[in-house]
Amino acid sequence: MDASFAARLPALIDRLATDGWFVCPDFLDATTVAALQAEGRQRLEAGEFHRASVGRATGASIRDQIRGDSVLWLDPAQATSPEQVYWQQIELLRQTINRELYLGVADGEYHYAHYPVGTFYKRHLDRFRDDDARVVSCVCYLNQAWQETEGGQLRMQLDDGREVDIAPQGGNLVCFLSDRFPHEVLPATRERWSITGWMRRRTG
Ligand SMILES: O=C(O)CCC(=O)C(=O)O
Ligand SMILES: [Fe+2]
Repeated sequence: MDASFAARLPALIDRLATDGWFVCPDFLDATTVAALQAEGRQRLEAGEFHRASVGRATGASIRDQIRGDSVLWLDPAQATSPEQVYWQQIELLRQTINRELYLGVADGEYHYAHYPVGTFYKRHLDRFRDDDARVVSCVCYLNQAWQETEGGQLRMQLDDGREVDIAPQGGNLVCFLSDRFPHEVLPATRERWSITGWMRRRTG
């Protein structure tokens, strides 16, 4: 376990309880970030990713106008060593959220996401109309030395209508309540990597 992350947990939990979202710098160390991006790239090149979908009856051209990323779900049973670091950190966070905020987040599902240059994800909410299991959205970026001018921000709309732009800086984690904040991914001049996922409650 990363002791410095454990020490920062209470403040992050406070932010989530008060504001409904937080940004955690250095959720992953630079070595793990580089290893995870390399892992993602290798598996993208091996054809293991698939284009992310946007709904059941939607065709490919409509999908492209909504989102341009490709994804690959993480399998905890097959985790490589950098993936194990990610799982340890995100599980510690999930268990702490569960214990402190009683959100009932019983498990989590996470995928690599790759946005080619120029692609985006239009404004949306992460909770599906027909599936309310997603409680906390978690996005961890895998891009070294991201520059402001490269675009690719996560733009979140807050409760008061204000917008915040968050750069997809390697190692940083953004968490927010899935049903509360409309958000979008702006196009970038550079490919954009992340591990994105959801802490979920049991349903049905
Ligand atoms: O990559 C991001 O910053 C956000 C991704 C997102 O909104 C999603 O996958 O639902
Ligand atoms: Fe989203």
